Amino acid sequence: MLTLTDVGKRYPTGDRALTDIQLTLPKGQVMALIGPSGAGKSTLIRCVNRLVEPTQGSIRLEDIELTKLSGNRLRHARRSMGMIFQEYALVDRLTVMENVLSGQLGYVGFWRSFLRRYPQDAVAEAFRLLERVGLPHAIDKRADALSGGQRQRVGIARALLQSPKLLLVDEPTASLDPKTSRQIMRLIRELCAERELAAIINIHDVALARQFADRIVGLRAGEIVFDGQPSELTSEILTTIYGEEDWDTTPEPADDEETDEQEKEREAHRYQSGRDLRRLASLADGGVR
Ligand SMILES: Nc1ncnc2c1ncn2[C@@H]1O[C@H](COP(=O)(O)OP(=O)(O)OP(=O)(O)O)[C@@H](O)[C@H]1O
Repeated sequence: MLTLTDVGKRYPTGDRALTDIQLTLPKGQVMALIGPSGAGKSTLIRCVNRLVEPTQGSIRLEDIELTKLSGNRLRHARRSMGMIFQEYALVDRLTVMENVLSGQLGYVGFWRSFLRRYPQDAVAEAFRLLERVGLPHAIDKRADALSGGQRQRVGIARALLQSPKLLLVDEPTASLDPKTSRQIMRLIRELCAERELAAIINIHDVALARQFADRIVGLRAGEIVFDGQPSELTSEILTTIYGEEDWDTTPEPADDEETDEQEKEREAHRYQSGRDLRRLASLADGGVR
């Protein structure tokens, strides 16, 4: 569903960030993009949604050639690509719900978004998504009152609100502790499976990539030097991607299965969501507050 052919990027500074990238991503596949700092991971993700202009090659999303689009057609195509950011990119002074609804930007138009008037079905879907990402109890909280993991859950719900076909995920766990990182990766993986969403996840943590991706692509100096299954990522290949290191002493990640207590807590949150939903029912009238 996403095909990159001969994609290259040279920045105006002369830095060659990508060379001859060939990549085909089928529907529903979760692909981790790994590689050392400066390898071109962010550039690749940003070329796909045209935040960065590729200087060479073709990028097709289904039957649309993305590199040729501009104006309204580009805006329209971008709606089918949800972006999840490292630093969450939430508006701190807005509530969780308002932040999620801002995922409708590009659908409802600037002034309606500015005045915080969203269609009723978008509000209803935002409620559903916040429930799904485990935040029904936090709908009316300000974004700056949330933990890092919760902020990332809001970012995920916001990306999903635009019903994307593809998720572009840039270092989703960079600011999170190891356990929360795994929970966030698990959530992204589950959501991709539920919605048959393809995802490209730029990630530094190789253990997380191995555990949660269907496929791993290794970039080095702007070129793909590995493309295979997590089980094929040997120490030799890691050395090809990152350079010499004693990979075999990398510790196994700790088990973080949910305890009964955590499960009960989640149940309680879910129950409480009914109250939150009623309190916030006025949202459905078209005004967020
Ligand atoms: N805006 C820019 N202008 C000029 N050069 C850039 C720009 N952005 C990135 N580069 C260069 O392009 C190359 C790839 O950078 P990129 O940020 O894509 O790598 P990365 O793999 O995402 O790195 P990191 O893991 O540190 O985020 C680097 O040499 C970088 O210096």
